[in-house]
Amino acid sequence: MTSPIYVALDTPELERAKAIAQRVRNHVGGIKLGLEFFMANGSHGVQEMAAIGLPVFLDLKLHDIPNTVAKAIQALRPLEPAILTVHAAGGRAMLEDAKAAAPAGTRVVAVTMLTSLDDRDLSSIGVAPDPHAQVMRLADLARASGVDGIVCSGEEIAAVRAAWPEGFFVVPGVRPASGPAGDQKRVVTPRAALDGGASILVIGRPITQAEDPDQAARNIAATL
Ligand SMILES: O=c1ccn([C@@H]2O[C@H](COP(=O)(O)O)[C@@H](O)[C@H]2O)c(=O)[nH]1
Repeated sequence: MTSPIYVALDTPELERAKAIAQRVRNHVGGIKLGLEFFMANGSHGVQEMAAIGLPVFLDLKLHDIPNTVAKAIQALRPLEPAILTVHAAGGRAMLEDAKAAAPAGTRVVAVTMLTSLDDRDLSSIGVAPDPHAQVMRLADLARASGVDGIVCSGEEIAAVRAAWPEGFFVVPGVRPASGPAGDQKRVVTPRAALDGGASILVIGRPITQAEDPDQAARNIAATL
């Protein structure tokens, strides 16, 4: 069975990203490249990583007016990522245009509420301090807009899965029991996220910052 783990290679260094991907490749189902990597290495770097042979999740969290997001995604089309992120808060027209602009084989998923935020952060930006309600609202919007799924935390995944059974759900903010949360605020274990209905798990530092990334990925995989 293919592993649900996508390892987040959050580094600007192409060679380091390649080295970690090669070390963990037998224990993960794909690699996630985000802003840090893309800013430093661009499309060329993504192509080099794709040559390793694992599915590529391009986590650029696009959020702009519909025309700008659609044009950005058109520019990314040659990369044919397996998964691409946009922000659900960009609104319905942006989500619809993002999906229309993406290659047929790319899953477009909408970030609902970042896992680094909690109820107090919602208050501070003028949103009702209820992460569950906020995620459900944006999940409804994402579904109605025709994208493939959402990004949410493991705290919401079971409710989201129940409301959208065929959706594709990405869960970051995943930590092995007793691991440091770092800047993540809505955190669950890999097992709990999967039991709740996650389609894939995004795991970065617990693997990439480990003394032995291969063993760390193996240990996490063993809990699933
Ligand atoms: O809500 C979100 C959306 C995306 N991310 C990304 O996932 C990884 C998590 O890395 P860790 O080191 O396991 O914390 C990172 O690339 C984020 O950009 C997220 O954490 N939360």
